[in-house]
Order: sequence, then C-alpha cells, then structure tokens
Amino acid sequence: MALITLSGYPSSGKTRRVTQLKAHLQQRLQDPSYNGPKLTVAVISDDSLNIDRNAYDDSRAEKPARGALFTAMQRQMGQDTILIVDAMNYIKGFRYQMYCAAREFKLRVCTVYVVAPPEQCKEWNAVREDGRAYKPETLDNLIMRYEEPSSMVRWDSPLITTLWSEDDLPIDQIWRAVTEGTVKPPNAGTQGVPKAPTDALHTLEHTTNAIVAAVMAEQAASGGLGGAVALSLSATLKPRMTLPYRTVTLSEMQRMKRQFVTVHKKAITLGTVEKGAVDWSEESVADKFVTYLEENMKP
Ligand SMILES: Nc1ncnc2c1ncn2[C@@H]1O[C@H](COP(=O)(O)OP(=O)(O)OP(=O)(O)O)[C@@H](O)[C@H]1O
Repeated sequence: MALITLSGYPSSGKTRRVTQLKAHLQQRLQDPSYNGPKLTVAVISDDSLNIDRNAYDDSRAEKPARGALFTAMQRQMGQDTILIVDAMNYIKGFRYQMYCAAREFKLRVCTVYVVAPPEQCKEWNAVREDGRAYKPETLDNLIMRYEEPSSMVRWDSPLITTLWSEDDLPIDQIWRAVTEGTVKPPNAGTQGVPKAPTDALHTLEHTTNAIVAAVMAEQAASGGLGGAVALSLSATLKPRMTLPYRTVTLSEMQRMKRQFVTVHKKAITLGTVEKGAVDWSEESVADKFVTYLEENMKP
C-alpha cells in the first residue's frame, strides 16, 4: 500500500518518531470511521536486521548492510502493508532505488525527514542508554556525508519534515500521503519489459560503461572545466551532458553507474510491466543514464 522512508542524521530521533508514527497509524486504522482496506503497519530498521551501526564506518561493511536493508524492504512491500523504513537513508541514490522499488510495487510513498541540529544529535548520542551509540568519529563522518532530501526531486516527494523541537508529528500530512497520495505507475526507469530484448542487459552494461569512459575522457581533454559537453559514444551517438564545475572522479562515476545498473537490471529481469514496451536501445539507455547522472552528481 505505502512506503514511508525516514531520513535524518544519526541519533536524530528517527526511531522515536517511528514509534510515535506507528502508534498513530494503527490508531487511525482501527478507528470506526476508517473504511479503507485492512492494513498492517510494519517497520524495518538496521536494528531489526541486526546491522551493527558502526558498519557505517567502513564502506566494505556498509554496502552489504544497505543491501540487506533493501532486500528486507522489498520482501515486506505489499498492498496490505504500510512499511516504514527506519534508517538514516542518507544517500540520495539509495533513496532513488527505494522509490523505484515502491513504484514497481505500485505503492504510495512519502519521505519523513527528521531534522535535528548536529550538536543536538551529538548530545543525544553521548547519553544513549540503549547501547546503540555511534562512535563520535562515525557520527561526525555520517553527518558530513549526509545528503539532505529535497521536495524538488520526485523520489523524496512528498517530503514531510519534523523538527526536534516539536513534540507533534505532522500525522495528518503523512496519513494523507499514505492513504490518498497518487500511485505513480512504474516509469520507464523502473519498468521491465514482458519479453526483454535478450541484449538489454548487455546494452545497459555496455552503454553505461561507455558513458563513464566518455565523461572521464571529456574531463581529461578539457582539464576538468565542466559545463556542457557532447559525449562521443559512437559516430552517431553523442549525447549532450552538463558536467559539474569540478573534477569528477572515476570511483564516483562507477558508484553511480552501479546504482543505475542495479535498478534497471532488476527491471529487465523482473519483467513487471503491464503495458507498453520499454525502449532498451543504446540511445534510450544513454539518455536515461545521462539524466540520472545530471540529477545525482553533486554540483
Ligand atoms: N526529542 C527528543 N528528546 C529527548 N531525547 C531524544 C529525542 N529524540 C531522540 N532522543 C534520544 O536520542 C537517542 C537517539 O534516539 P533515536 O534512537 O530515536 O534516534 P535515531 O535517529 O533513530 O538513531 P539511529 O541513528 O541510531 O537509528 C535516544 O537515546 C533518544 O532517547
């Protein structure tokens, strides 16, 4: 039915808000005036999956931790559930993946952004009695890496903000989002094709690799100036792209490529689309990946 994605700094009070939110939602679902479908409210979190929070210290441990959260989330998504994902969800690309998965399952979505100043998070972290405190350096590091959600991008919308200084949760807004919000159909980016072209996976891999290489080559040729460029993929395929005005690293490009490929690979192999074929031509993949990069690259 719906996916509620929490986002916020470490130790900012997300779980506290989730406890409040779950109780409110259950109360409304049990209210005699509620005449919608029978729904259960489920919560998944790093703690419910036994993920050690200091996994976020180490990128080798963090990746499988995020993978475990994503898999558990997909397993629990369904038309009879309001699923709350209580985790930092601090990477924009990861929130995008969650949003794509929700669209595949035809769920309503909303993002609840739990806002607390860093100093307050540090203070709460230092006096935590649940044995789940972060090491101070992990906390600092995560706060620095945090990619703030934005109501301007579709995967964070609707974005509902709750402040540390307020007791009340914007429950009416959240309730409306999960019970009345528009369900967007899987889009071209998340759709699979009933009979995916056998070479779709190859085109996905090959075209994204070619774009990574072309961006690096463009950057080397221009001395890393950034701005509008034409990426030369072949004699006829030269997609235009705007590069940020800074040096883009290969590992950054590869990370975004992996995120993009993961989502689209799943769409190809699942073949979940009902109507309309998705164009998995080289031109179309190039176009989607360039858009994805432009939307996700830090300026
Ligand atoms: N509004 C608040 N007032 C007082 N204490 C708070 C408040 N919000 C959170 N805390 C305290 O801060 C600590 C962290 O809270 P909580 O577990 O809800 O945060 P979290 O963002 O879910 O943390 P994590 O990043 O570990 O998942 C707890 O000890 C909690 O009691």
